[in-house]
Amino acid sequence: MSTWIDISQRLDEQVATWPGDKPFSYKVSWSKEESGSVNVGHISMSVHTGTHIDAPFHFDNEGKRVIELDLDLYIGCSRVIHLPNRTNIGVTDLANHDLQGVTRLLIRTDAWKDRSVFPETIPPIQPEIATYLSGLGIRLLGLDLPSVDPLDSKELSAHHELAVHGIHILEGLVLDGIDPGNYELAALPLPLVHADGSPVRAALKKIP
Ligand SMILES: N[C@@H](CC(=O)c1ccccc1NC=O)C(=O)O
Ligand SMILES: [Zn+2]
Ligand SMILES: [Zn+2]
Repeated sequence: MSTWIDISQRLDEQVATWPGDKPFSYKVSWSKEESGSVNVGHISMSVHTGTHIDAPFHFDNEGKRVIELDLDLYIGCSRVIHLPNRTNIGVTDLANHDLQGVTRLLIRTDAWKDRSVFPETIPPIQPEIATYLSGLGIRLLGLDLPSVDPLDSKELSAHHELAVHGIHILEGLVLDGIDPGNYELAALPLPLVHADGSPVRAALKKIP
């Protein structure tokens, strides 16, 4: 039995996308009957669909593209904390947790209830937490939400402030039922050379 827990959203035509963004599609372009040997499929999707990482180029024209991102960000020890029923997430919410030695922090908010529908509102991350988290040595922030900023934000203050402090973003995790604690995380982006984000297969393994 696998000890790895899948914390990714499944990718099919039902996956929720940002309003107005490209829908997910998988199609067999060449069937076994046509080719005589194999089914060959192709996918089309926004890179901000489901469980994905943001590259800084998403919100900064001079920012790094996916291929330039350090793989160490996305593999290794992580801490899951549970912050349900919040209207936003600020330093006071984190101050109750001992985050010494944590480099990858995953926040379970439980705020995105029906993942087949894009949420109307989410509890945004307050940009001030970037200074606090970088002071602790945190380099990756993951959430069970489609964004770290309010969904209608054009400034994307939390995205920018996290980037300024060297903190990378992992969005759209499925953390339902994941107990707070320490886990090994694997959530590697694809080797997309020009992209501003990438879907990931994210998984956790409990550290005893
Ligand atoms: N910044 C968002 C994504 C985002 O803003 C977005 C994604 C797809 C289509 C439109 C978007 N924003 C439009 O204002 C994110 O958290 O990754
Ligand atoms: Zn994104
Ligand atoms: Zn984002």
